[in-house]
Order: sequence, then structure tokens, then C-alpha cells
Amino acid sequence: MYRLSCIHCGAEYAPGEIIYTCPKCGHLLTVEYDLNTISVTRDEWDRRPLSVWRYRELLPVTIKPVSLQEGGTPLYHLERLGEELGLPHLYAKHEGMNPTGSFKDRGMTVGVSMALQLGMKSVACASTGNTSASLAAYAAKGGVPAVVLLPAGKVALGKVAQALMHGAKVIAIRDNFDRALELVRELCIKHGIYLLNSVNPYRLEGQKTIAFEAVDQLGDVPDRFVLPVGNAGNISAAYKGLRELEGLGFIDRLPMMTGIQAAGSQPVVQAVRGSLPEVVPQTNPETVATAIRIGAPVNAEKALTAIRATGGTAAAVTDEEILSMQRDLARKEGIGVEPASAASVAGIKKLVEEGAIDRDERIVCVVTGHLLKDPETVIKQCPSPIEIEATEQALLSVLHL
Ligand SMILES: Cc1ncc(COP(=O)(O)O)c(C=O)c1O
Ligand SMILES: N[C@@H](CCOP(=O)(O)O)C(=O)O
Repeated sequence: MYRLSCIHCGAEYAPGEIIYTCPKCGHLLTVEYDLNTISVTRDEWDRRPLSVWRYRELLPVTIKPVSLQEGGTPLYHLERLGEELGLPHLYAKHEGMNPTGSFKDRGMTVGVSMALQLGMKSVACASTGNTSASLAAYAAKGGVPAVVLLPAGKVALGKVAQALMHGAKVIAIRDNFDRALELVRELCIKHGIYLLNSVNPYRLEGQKTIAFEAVDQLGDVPDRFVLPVGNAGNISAAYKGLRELEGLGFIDRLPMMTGIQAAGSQPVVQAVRGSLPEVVPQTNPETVATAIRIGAPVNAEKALTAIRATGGTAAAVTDEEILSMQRDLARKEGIGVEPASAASVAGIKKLVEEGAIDRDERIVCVVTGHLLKDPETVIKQCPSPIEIEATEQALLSVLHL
């Protein structure tokens, strides 16, 4: 049993209402379960395969879900990087291993299922790339048409390719992501299209399962949970999920929620570090990590609560620090991620250098999207392949043998 409730004024709404913010005060909504009526045990969950749907008692979907087998992603112990940083308990949860290569699939399996459950006939989103790739795939699976709005020229190649190939109507606007989101919100409200950005509280329900899985894989609550922050939905979702586990008595403490942004796009970091009551939007965000090139995060209010209520923190990393960590993850750990994803681990490195982290902490960094999402940024950082004549002599010569 669940209802929608406003995170600000507490007004409650029936689950079937197609609303994204509180009609009374305009603030964000959340899905609230009556935890007393949830009778599942941790043992029951443990007997099911690791996946978003292992946790179905804490998800709002009552129909057969639109699924591409999302979740169940690996949790890697970063042994080499951890040793270099003096962090023996450093882990990465590789969300790039989801069906379309990012954590968005956890949200979309729930979001597109809810679209069908609520009788919606079409779906839409604005995107820096991954949301559109995921929505396009899940809409295809669910048999609903999808419209996606992208900031022209600022979306990584792999993501555009996915949205196009899965058959979404792809529209590139001559402005940034924040404007695309404003436009698509208006479009959806005026034309009865189901909005599947993270302002949709049901979509975030799927994303909270990243934290559930991490706790199950680690066998305990990490001391710190680190996420790259763009629109700030993921950090909010993870915190909400962990609160629910606490409410059910499955865990007895919360990790320090830690958000990492790019130096050129860091409104949440500025609010946290400046102890501001709310996030001040940034008008011209810029970073090589295009996935988190977002100046006006819609979930800022939820994210600030997550960070502040858990004694967490936020940090900004430069593009060079992001790319350097992308290379380190690839070359020292064999983990291929896109730039925004490397930001979480780069942020931990920075916090270690600042002396802000206890080295014995058990730290889970969420690495959010796959290396192949943004091949152009990869190619720019690497030497070209060595082209030779097809002879043994030429081969031995370039190998200095
Ligand atoms: C790869 C990647 N990492 C991180 C983020 C940031 O997540 P959020 O917007 O939930 O803060 C996004 C998109 O939002 C993303 O695509
Ligand atoms: N990085 C995101 C930006 C949109 O965020 P959302 O969580 O509100 O959908 C993307 O991949 O588009």
C-alpha cells in the first residue's frame, strides 16, 4: 500500500493521480509505503536473484513489469586504486552493466511499467543522453511511443545512437538540458504525455534498488555511499531506499551520502559547502562529463536532505581529475566507465587529499554509465592504433622484439 506525498507540505495524493509536483505548494512528491503492511523478510529477498525486482514489495508496480533484466550489477573491490589512495575498503558498483549501459534502466523499468499501469499512451523525457537511451529501449519493450529532447551537440554519441535505434522521436534543441526539461515538462502536462524524468517519483523508486543491492552485496551498510550528481535524482533515491530499509529494521544506520559534481557544474556542492538553505541554479554549466552538465537540478531539495541528514558531504572535481580517474579505472581496475561515472571515484580521491575521509571507511562509489556511451571522449585521450604493414617483421619491429 502506498500513496504520493509532498516532501514539503506533507499533502497526500492517491497513487493514480498524474502529478509530478504538489498541486498545493509546487514541491516534489515522493512515494510513501505503509511499512507496517510490508511483511517480506530479508531472507526472502536473499533467495531471489539480485535484480531490481528482488525488492518488489517496495516498488509501486502491480502489473507484469516492462523489464529488460535490469539491476544485479557487479560490486567490485577496487584493490589497486584503494591501495594507492590508502583506502582498503573502496568499492565500485558498476551501473554501466545494466541493459542500456546506465543506472537509468532501474528507473525506467519501474517508470515505463507505471506509465502502462496508469493507462498512459505515450512517454517523454529531456536528457543529457542516458535517460533518453533508457526510455527509448523500455518504451520499445513496452510498446509505447517515446519523445526525447536533447541539448543539441552536447550528448555523447553512443547515447544518441541508442535513442535513435530504439525508435524514439529524437529532438535536439538549441539550448541546454535545463531548458529541455522545462520544455518537456510543459509538453507533458499540457498534452497528457507521461513524463519520465526524475521529477517523476515512481521512476526514482526503481533507482533506490542500487542502494539495496549494494547493502546485500557488501553484507552490511557501507559507511559512505558516493554518487555523481546531475539532476540529483539518484542520490535522493538511494537515500530514500536506505531510509525504508531502516524503517523495516533491515539496517540500523545510514551511510554518509556523498555527492560529486564537475567543477563547471556544481550548484549542489556550492549549497552544501556554503551551507545555503537551497541550491542556487547555475545558468551556464559546462563539463566534459556531459551527463552531469546540469545547472538547475530538479531534485536539489531531496538531495540536500540526503546529504545533510546523514552527515555526508559534496565535492567538485575538475574535468582533468574526472578524465584521469576514467583512465585509472580502465587501466588499473579493468572497469570501463563514462566520464560522469568516474567523477564519484575522483571525488573520493579529492576528499582523501582534503583529509575529509577516515581511511578505514567502507566506501561504495556508484559508477553510473558504461565506457562505450562516450567513445569520442575515450578516443581523444588515447593514442591511435599503430598501423603497420601485414608482415611479421613489421610486427616485431613495433613490439621492439
Ligand atoms: C552517467 C550518469 N551519471 C550520473 C548522472 C547524474 O545522476 P542524477 O541526475 O540522478 O544526479 C547521470 C544523469 O543524470 C548520468 O547519466
Ligand atoms: N543525466 C541525465 C539527466 C536527466 O536526468 P533525469 O534523472 O531527470 O532523467 C540523463 O541521462 O539524461
